[in-house]
Formats: sequence, structure tokens, C-alpha cells
Amino acid sequence: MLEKLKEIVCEANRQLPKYGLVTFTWGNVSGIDREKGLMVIKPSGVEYDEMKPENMAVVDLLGNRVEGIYKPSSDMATHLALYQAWPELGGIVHTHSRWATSFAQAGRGIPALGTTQADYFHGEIPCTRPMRPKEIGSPDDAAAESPYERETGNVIVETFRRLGTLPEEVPGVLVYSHGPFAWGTDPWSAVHNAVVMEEAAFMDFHSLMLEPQLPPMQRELLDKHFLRKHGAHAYYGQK
Ligand SMILES: O=C(CO)[C@@H](O)[C@@H](O)COP(=O)(O)O
Repeated sequence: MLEKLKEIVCEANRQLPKYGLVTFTWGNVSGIDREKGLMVIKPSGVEYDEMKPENMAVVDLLGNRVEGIYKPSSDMATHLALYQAWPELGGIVHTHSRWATSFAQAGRGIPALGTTQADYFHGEIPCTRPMRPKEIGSPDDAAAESPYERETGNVIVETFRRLGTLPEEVPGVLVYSHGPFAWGTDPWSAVHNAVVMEEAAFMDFHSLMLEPQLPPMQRELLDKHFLRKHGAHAYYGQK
């Protein structure tokens, strides 16, 4: 089971450059084995085309390294915070994909302007609030102890709680000044949702250029598309 999860997480990471979601190593995918209480995540800074299942990082749910010769992704604590808060999650992706990151840097959510987004996200993809200095830590924080990554996860969960949004209805978020996180029932569905998010950001940007006053799509159409594909609160995995 764990070896299979390493293969899946490795291949899901290798999909990121294939879908144009990453430059250099600016992204990471994880998966979780809840029975064993272990998370498998991309090793930090490793080139995607050099990745092999055996060099995936394996950590326990407190972030202690269990297997792997490389350091886990620098975003490990954010992934762990989301898995701990949301039991339905089976896979998480973080990238700096250009169009979604442009919205994150502008502090803007990605509004649901079309059925492409509505098929996967039941509404706007929100942007988190700016982090507070104490949540960011200081430059001399050792990377492993930096509160920034852990607090990023907490701010994501806080955003969804404040909006009353369910993670299974909107499987993604923009972290202010950083970039997108997407998730799903497994690493594959998380990557799928990350691709849809980037496409939606690209199309929204241009739709709003064409029509700055464009309102979000009608609720009825949004419901029709999302609920037809996923049902109310149905969690979904999309290959
Ligand atoms: O945003 C950052 C660093 O600022 C990270 O998400 C990105 O560089 C990926 O780092 P990892 O190689 O996963 O440690």
C-alpha cells in the first residue's frame, strides 16, 4: 500500500510540468495513507524528471521523517494541516501556476464565470487573507520550524470556515501572495483540480479584461453543472 502510494505520488508530481503548472521545482503533490498515519510528499527541490518512487519523502502526521533520503517539500506543514482538518482529503497539490498565482498575488479569488469552473468548483475559488507577522515567523527561523507553512494551512481552513464553504464543493484555494493549493480524494483528482483552476484563472482574467463588470454566473447554472457532475457534497475523484 505505501509503495503503491509512493508510485502514485511520484507520477502525480511528474504530471505537473506536463500540464504546464510548474517552472523549475515550484510545486509539490502529496498523498496520505490514513490507516498507517503517513503522508507521502515530493522531496524538496528535486527535479521532476529525476523523481523516482523510492525517493519520495514519507513523514508521519506530525511531520517526522519516516522514509526517504531527501528533505520533504518545504510546504509539508501546509499539506499536513489540511489533511488533519479535512478527513476527506486524499491528495493535495501546490503550484505557482502563472494565472492562478496572479490572482493570489492580487489578493483576488477566482470567480465562477463559466461552466468550465462550475463543473469542478461550486462557486468562487477564494483567496486567503494576508498572513500576520507572527504567523510568518522571522528570516532566521529554520525552514523545518518556520511557522509560515503551518499557519498557511490554518489560514486556508479558517478561510473556508469563515465563508461556510466545504472543501469538497470548492477543492482549491489561493494563498495570498503565494499561490494555489488544490485537493481531491486522491493525488490524481488533486492534480486534475489544479489544472482546472489554472485554466479557470486564465479564462477569467481574459473575460474580465473583455467585460470588467462581468457578474458571477447565475446560481442555477452553477448548481446545474456542479451538482450534475458531483451531487450535493459528493466528494469526487476525476481521472
Ligand atoms: O513556494 C515555495 C517556496 O517559496 C515552494 O512552494 C516551492 O518552491 C516548492 O518547494 P519544494 O521544492 O516543494 O520544497
